[in-house]
Amino acid sequence: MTIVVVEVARVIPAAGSVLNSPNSLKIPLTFFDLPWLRFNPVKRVFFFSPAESTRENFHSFILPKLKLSLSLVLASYLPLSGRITWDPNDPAPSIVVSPNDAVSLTVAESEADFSFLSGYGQRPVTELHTLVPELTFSDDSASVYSLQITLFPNHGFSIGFAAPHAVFDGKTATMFIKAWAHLCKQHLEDNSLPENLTPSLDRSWLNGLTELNEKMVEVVTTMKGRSLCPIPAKELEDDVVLSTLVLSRDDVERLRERVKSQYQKLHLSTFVIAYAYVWTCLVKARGGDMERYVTFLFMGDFRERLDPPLPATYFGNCVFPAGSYKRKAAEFGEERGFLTAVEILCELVKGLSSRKIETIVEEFVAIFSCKGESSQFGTVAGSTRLGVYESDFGWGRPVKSDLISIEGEKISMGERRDGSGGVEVGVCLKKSEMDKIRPLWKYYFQNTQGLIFVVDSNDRDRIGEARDELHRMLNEDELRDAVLLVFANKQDLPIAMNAAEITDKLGLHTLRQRHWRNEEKTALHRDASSCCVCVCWGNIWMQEKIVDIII
Ligand SMILES: CC(C)(COP(=O)(O)OP(=O)(O)OC[C@H]1O[C@@H](n2cnc3c(N)ncnc32)[C@H](O)[C@@H]1OP(=O)(O)O)[C@@H](O)C(=O)NCCC(=O)NCCSC(=O)CC(=O)O
Repeated sequence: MTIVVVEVARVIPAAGSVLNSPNSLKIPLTFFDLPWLRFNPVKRVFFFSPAESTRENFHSFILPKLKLSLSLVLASYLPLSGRITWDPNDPAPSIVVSPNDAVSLTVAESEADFSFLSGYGQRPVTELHTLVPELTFSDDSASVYSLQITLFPNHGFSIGFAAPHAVFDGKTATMFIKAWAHLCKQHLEDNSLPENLTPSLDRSWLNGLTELNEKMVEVVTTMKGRSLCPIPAKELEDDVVLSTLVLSRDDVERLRERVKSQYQKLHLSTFVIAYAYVWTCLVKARGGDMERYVTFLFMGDFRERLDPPLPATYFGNCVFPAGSYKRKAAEFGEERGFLTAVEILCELVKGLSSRKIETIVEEFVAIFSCKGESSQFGTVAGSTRLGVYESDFGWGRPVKSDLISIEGEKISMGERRDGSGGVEVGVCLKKSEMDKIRPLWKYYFQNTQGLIFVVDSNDRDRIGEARDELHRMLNEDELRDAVLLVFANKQDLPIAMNAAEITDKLGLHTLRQRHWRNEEKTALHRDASSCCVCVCWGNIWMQEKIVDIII
């Protein structure tokens, strides 16, 4: 993928912030933030598709507006323009903001396929990473936040950010993007942020918790010394792909019904159902020795769970881990594996509210110590309640958002874009492993998983090629369930090769067939002698989705 950096700008918080004084702002990291020093930066990308994304419109209108509103919003989110530093005289690192500190904003242009990268299919993760900037780290100083805006001429643009997880959790990260979008959309007429997007930087709740902070510093320094550099990540490999799997509200409901017949009393949230399902798919797909140890955990937002609670707008990390450590893979790989995972997760979610804050240190110690001993280590980034698709900068909601700092069994979760319930799950695996997930994911669909053949009625050889392709991609079960969509040509004439004939030629005579005769939907389709055939498999909702995407 060709990406050209056009500019690296420094965006300074607008006048009016406390830093118009010569003083620095210093915010110590708390025991909620400190354990994350070990982990790699959080990276997320949002894709937007304004009606007009020409170079000219982008550079003369969109980009200046984004920059100006960024400067304005940073005045309320000052820590993001600072650095994490660890002064030799300080027991713990702090975020320090000094006058003239700024957020680095890279502006780039890409020739990559916008609709592919912003889709749901298997996308090379190395390509997605080019849309997000790098952060600078040293032992005693680390950048807090970096942004990249990438134009895909005539298609749209993306906004990618990178930040050390020690700076904030998903709640604050999303709140910032929403606040920025809010100011940008206001046409910069009103610079004030609504209460729910104004961060609370108050750290007075920490009074009396110094000992807990010290313990967490000790755990972190024992592990990696007094360094702000994360433990180095594995090099990104070219064959690693990121896919977004979708469970619709109906899918979740079907899975819920399966559990309900066994356990009427469990609290079966979308999160529990989806995580249990994905987790069992991941364990089954890996296979191998089922006596091996596996671990899975998640983070609970603790703002409301603290006593007294913190404001919903609290800036920073306020997530508490809950996990099930060193289980046998067989527990999840067997027939009732899904039910077992649901049971465990329900208990963990229920138990979160009564967790004593002091136990956070031992929970992280358990996580760190069993990481090396677990053959699979499941975690969830993001959440089904962050509302990432609510960030409208004035050019419509994002067409897609992906957390790209996930890999292996670390998955991401988010609401579905269309707000229709259910969940989007990001999974990032080697392609060969991803292909093993596919048959396990009963409701698993991606736009790229549909096969699209443009069949010229005069060129029957294409039919043979299509058949071979289909047999390569689908296993027997999928072939049986597959649905053939035939797009009629523009005039909606009886197509030269009708659906039955194509089905027959493809050797897929058991397929169900659907015809699309909507003039609007077919108008883009080739000429009168061609028709477009899409074969896909799975639930009807996703077929509709595929059709929308193709057309
Ligand atoms: C622990 C949980 C995951 C458990 O979730 P559950 O959905 O099972 O349970 P629950 O009791 O919270 O919610 C029960 C039902 O009420 C709804 N509900 C409850 N509180 C809600 C709220 N404040 N906003 C929206 N919905 C809410 C839930 O959607 C669910 O409905 P329904 O049944 O319809 O689903 C969650 O409570 C939680 O804390 N989520 C936030 C996790 C988080 O912030 N992760 C980010 C980590 S940082 C990170 O990863 C980095 C990054 O993202 O950048």
